[in-house]
Amino acid sequence: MVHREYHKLASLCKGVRYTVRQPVFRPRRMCYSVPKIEELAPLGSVIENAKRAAAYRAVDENLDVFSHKVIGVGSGSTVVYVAERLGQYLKDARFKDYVSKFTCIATGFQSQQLIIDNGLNYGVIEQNPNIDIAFDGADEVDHQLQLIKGGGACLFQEKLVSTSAEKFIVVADSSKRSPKLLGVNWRQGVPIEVAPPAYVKVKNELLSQLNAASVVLRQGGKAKAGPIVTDNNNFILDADFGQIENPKELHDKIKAMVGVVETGLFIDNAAKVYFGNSDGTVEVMVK
Ligand SMILES: O=C[C@H](O)[C@H](O)[C@H](O)COP(=O)(O)O
Repeated sequence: MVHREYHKLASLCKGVRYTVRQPVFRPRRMCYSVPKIEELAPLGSVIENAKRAAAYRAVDENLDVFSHKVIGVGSGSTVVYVAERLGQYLKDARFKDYVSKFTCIATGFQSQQLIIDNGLNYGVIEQNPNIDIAFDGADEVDHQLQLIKGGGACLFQEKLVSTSAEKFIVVADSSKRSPKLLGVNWRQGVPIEVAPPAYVKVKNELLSQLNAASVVLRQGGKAKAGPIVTDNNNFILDADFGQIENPKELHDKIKAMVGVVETGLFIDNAAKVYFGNSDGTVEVMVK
């Protein structure tokens, strides 16, 4: 009987000793569930839709909530959605007990904040050297899943985390996919992290020994006068080698220079790349 009918019945029965009880309406308790990708409201921009689709799919298809314990969370604008998705799993009662015991390893200050802001446990790699799975973005991906990373100056810790992970999953929008080689879409050059006193020596060697077309000490622009200083207190050189036929060989030669901390060439590291398209579809590249 609906509410209105109880009132009607009560007034008809005035003077008669009937007791009409008001029904108790209890709102149904809504449990939080990880939102389904196909039911998400679109974001304000197509590129953000693409990044979110790639990141959410990558987490859903690769994270084993019940057995993974140590999770690497990378840097950049795409991995923001990885941390967001992990935070959604944390809120879901079906997964909470497991996700609340995850230890998340950062690749720099930004990623540390992402972990904390999404309510996840932050841990350090020194105490968790074996990472079950790591997620990160990329600046360019070639046809063999070799990567250029470091556009956001986080490459050293990213490489530390990704090479410490049993499985490394890359998330990106489809503009990061090279038709074949590295250096086609990403024209800024290979990011190279160097110890500050060595930057001139390394720059000269990149030009003279490896025939870089240009080598630029990355500047802070409006945000900082002078060069960018990484989370490890180093500088970044961006070295333009044009299209890179053999990224492994190039990486090895750069890495051998005294003063180089790490290169942004990630070789034989990624297991899968999730490319988000502007229509929200996702393509997966597997080695
Ligand atoms: O140093 C930055 C990292 O390598 C990023 O993962 C990379 O630049 C991709 O960033 P985004 O997801 O913002 O394109």
